[in-house]
Amino acid sequence: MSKLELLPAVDVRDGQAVRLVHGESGSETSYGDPLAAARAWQAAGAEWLHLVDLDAAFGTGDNRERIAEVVRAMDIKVELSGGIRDDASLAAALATGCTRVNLGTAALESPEWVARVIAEHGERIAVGLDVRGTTLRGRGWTRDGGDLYETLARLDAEGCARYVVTDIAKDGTLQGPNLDLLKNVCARTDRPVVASGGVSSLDDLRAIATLVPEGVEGAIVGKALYAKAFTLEEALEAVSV
Ligand SMILES: O=C(O)c1ccccc1NCC(=O)[C@H](O)[C@H](O)COP(=O)(O)O
Repeated sequence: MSKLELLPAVDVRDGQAVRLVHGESGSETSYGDPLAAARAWQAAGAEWLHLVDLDAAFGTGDNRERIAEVVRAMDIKVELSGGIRDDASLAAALATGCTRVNLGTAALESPEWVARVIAEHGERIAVGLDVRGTTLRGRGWTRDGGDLYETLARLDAEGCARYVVTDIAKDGTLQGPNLDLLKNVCARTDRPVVASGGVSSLDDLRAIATLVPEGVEGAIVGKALYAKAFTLEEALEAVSV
């Protein structure tokens, strides 16, 4: 059985590393320089970084230069998310040298474009399935975007390589992950799933790790690390079996 991958998160708003609650604009707590945060996770042993341009996701500008600087400084794999919705933003994201990008809104609003870029870029494209209940949310999680399972079936048929699944009700709340949601998604697809939102403890990570045989490949951890609920070293140790 392979081990659960951990992806510490660096979400960037107005040039700063921040955490949001439920992904809501205006709920930011600032944690300073994103490059310093990314370097700290890399030094602690991370093999992946989950890097989000929140301004691009919300349509309030972008942090492209800052994001590219962070990716350049990393020796580890980077998953890049936020506002990647057309050829220009996709080209800019891929040109940073990130390992893969995570598409959200585009998968809901531009299905033909997404099918094309999945065919062109394969493993470098993941799709973020950000849900409230089983309703997908786009545009920085502010607008409804259709049914989770219908969209999953469509993306599977188009050859999507993996999904990043977020329960928005849990995100940034330290209330624990939505394990039922993860199990239900894994039951409907044979593609790997990255769990996101709500991790609060090492036990949460161990619980997600029990779903590796069902198809959960990784877990994104944000708030818990910034709130010092545990260290990244402890988290990596907890899922190392
Ligand atoms: O990823 C996005 O595109 C995004 C858009 C709008 C709001 C939030 C967004 N991402 C947030 C994250 O990916 C979090 O870093 C991640 O879910 C970690 O959550 P938590 O461990 O609960 O802090």
